Amino acid sequence: MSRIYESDAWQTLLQRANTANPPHLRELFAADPERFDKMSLRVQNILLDYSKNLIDDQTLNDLLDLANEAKVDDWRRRMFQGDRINITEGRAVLHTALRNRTNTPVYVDGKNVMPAVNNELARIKKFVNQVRRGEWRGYSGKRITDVVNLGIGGSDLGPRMVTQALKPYADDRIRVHFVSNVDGVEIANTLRPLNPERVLFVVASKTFTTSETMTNAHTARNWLMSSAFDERAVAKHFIAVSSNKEAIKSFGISAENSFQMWDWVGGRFSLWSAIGLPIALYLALASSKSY
Ligand SMILES: O=P(O)(O)OC[C@H]1O[C@H](O)[C@H](O)[C@@H](O)[C@@H]1O
Repeated sequence: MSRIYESDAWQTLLQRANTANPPHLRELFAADPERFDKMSLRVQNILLDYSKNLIDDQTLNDLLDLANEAKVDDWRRRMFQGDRINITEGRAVLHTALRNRTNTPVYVDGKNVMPAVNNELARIKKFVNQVRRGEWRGYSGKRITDVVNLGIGGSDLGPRMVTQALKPYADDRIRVHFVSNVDGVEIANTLRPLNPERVLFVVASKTFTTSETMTNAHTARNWLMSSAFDERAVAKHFIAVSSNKEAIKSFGISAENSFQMWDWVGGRFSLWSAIGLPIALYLALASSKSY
């Protein structure tokens, strides 16, 4: 089998989807009082309820056949062992290492990555605590009250979504803003009400070359300079989340103010990595076990 849609299991599902006259969900529930129990899973506080999909036992079996034909088990095993299963980028897909709080070793090219992951999480925690406790101060000695994340795509959407969703759990100590649009109106409107002495910019870019993000980062830097008049202020107001150490340095951000994005995670969507820093700053999770 070369393509999944050429497999027998796919064709079986397709036929059922095309020919079956789908029943109403009410009928499916009436026909099987156990439906919810059978088609839901609960893990701690997370409930996965798939009973409200238009599927019956037969469709579920067909879907499992499809998973078998696609060798999902094997791919999952290869994912956990750090194989380069992201074939377009030639990378491992180890978001699981970032969520691994058990410390079981996770290997990439024969090297256990957990010590590096834990070290970076400890740096993030320390940094977040410093900012939230007011130990980290702006160039004029004032506390940070606003965090502005400058990033786009995967370096923006995850933390933006989580901070929005968990807003009720945030306190007022730190506000968080997200700027991704290259149209200067967005950054201008975001910065207008803010006090440069109290703003921390998080420049989030795996490559540190993305035009939108770098344009906004330079705008932010100029905005800070028009108030601070001293290049040393950059160190107090800019941190980087990236894997491009050279570019971070040329922008003027020191290594100690940079947090690592990993080469063995394709894309940026792992909120458990440094990309989730604005979440930790906003929600104060860094000091709790849930981080
Ligand atoms: O993190 P960066 O290197 O700045 O990339 C940010 C984004 O750039 C582009 O929009 C890509 O299509 C996205 O996949 C990526 O997430």
